[in-house]
Amino acid sequence: MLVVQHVSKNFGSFQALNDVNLEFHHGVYGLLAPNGAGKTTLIKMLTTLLFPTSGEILYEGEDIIKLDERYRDVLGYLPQEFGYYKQYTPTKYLLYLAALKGLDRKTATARVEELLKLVALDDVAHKKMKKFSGGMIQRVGIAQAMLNDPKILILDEPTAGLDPKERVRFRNLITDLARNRIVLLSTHIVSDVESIANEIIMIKDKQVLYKDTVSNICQKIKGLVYETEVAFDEIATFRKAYFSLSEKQENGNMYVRFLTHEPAHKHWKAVTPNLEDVFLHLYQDEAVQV
Ligand SMILES: Nc1ncnc2c1ncn2[C@@H]1O[C@H](COP(=O)(O)OP(=O)(O)OP(=O)(O)O)[C@@H](O)[C@H]1O
Repeated sequence: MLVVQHVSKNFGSFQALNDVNLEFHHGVYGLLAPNGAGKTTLIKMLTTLLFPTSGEILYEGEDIIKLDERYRDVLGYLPQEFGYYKQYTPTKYLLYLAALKGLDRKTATARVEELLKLVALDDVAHKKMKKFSGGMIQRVGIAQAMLNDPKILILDEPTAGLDPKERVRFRNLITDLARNRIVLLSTHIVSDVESIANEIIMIKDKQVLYKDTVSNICQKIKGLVYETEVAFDEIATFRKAYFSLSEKQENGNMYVRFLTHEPAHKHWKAVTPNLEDVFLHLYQDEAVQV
């Protein structure tokens, strides 16, 4: 079990995170917040690349900073941008990293072969990475993070730059990997984690606002989300009165999904809130990039 206890992080006089408390068991955790909310800062502390200004992070009851190498032995990490050599094949690259990690050649060769199969790159195992798509590179990134069969796998914005098909493949891979370990994946894209995360962690105002299942988080705005048809010339007024979540044009009219605390009007259709609704509502004052 990994526990974050009263962790705050300051950069000079700027506070990035304030009194963060979290517990991780097995499964997929989606760290979901807009850019700049502090996801990378939290991840860097969980990977010991940054130290908390106050508070501590414990793995199996021991401070991860004191565990040092013993903690890194159980940790796999894919940073937002990971360095690889375009001229290398994935096999050569992974064998090189395995050697750095101290794996003997025979074990490393077997492990690399196994991992390339797992991330479905076995057919290009001996092709140079310079021609790989973004999704293929990310899968190499996952394979490198999995070299030591980590108990904790941390992926920082792993789906950035992936096309929709690659995202689906990626989600399936993550679900496979999460069986016996903690997988923490940060993103600002709701659909990346909505279907695969056992729990979603949302950071707001430097603190953990929610850490719960998707359905429990969606309950928070139950009964507040509706859809209705609005005439074009009334849409500007409507937007001022209600918080518009999404809009689409059809047959010369606007269909609006929106959130309000007002009692329902008779031509409004109550709908089940989804995580995207919660996200938009929570971060409405912040620059949301989706
Ligand atoms: N080394 C640093 N010095 C000063 N401020 C920093 C430093 N690192 C991060 N910050 C600030 O801390 C806040 C959180 O940054 P962080 O990178 O953790 O956000 P994020 O949610 O991961 O966003 P992104 O996905 O864009 O990286 C931001 O306001 C950022 O400017």
